[in-house]
Amino acid sequence: MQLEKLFQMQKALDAYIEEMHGLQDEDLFNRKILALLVEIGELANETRCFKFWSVKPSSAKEVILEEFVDGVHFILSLGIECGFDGQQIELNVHTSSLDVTGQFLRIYELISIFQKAKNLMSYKELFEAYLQLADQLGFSQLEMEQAYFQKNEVNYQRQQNNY
Ligand SMILES: O=c1ccn([C@H]2C[C@H](O)[C@@H](COP(=O)(O)O)O2)c(=O)[nH]1
Repeated sequence: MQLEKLFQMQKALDAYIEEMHGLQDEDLFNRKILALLVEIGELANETRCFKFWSVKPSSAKEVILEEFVDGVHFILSLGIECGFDGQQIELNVHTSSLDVTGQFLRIYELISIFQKAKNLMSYKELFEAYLQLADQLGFSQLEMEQAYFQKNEVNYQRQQNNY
């Protein structure tokens, strides 16, 4: 993934949103952590991976991908809050040994660890785990990037439309 480009785009979007809402001087870290947890819940809901009581299939791939990149937005945004966007970050994504449900739970755990530690190592582990999930859900790097670009644009439009 072109991390530098994604960080740049996210930084511009975040600055725009903060200015629109007069939040330049606020600490948004905890709200962004909660936003990420919620987005990941929405993503899990679309995959239906945990719904052992239901026979309905998961949502369409594009729907799941859009939810997935909402999470990418908040992960990038949290990295920017911590000043990691200026650092050299190399993400190593190996195949997960967990099933999709286990991977979601691992990501929740890593968010909690990162929330407390706020360091680059815990951030990198969280980001890598999220990209492992992308692999499990069948998304290529290119698909993720393109979906991110699209949603980033939609987020600007929403701000202009009093979202
Ligand atoms: O500071 C912010 C706040 C929100 N978003 C984006 C991330 C998601 O793509 C979207 C969340 O929108 P809803 O969950 O309200 O649909 O907003 C950001 O990128 N930065």
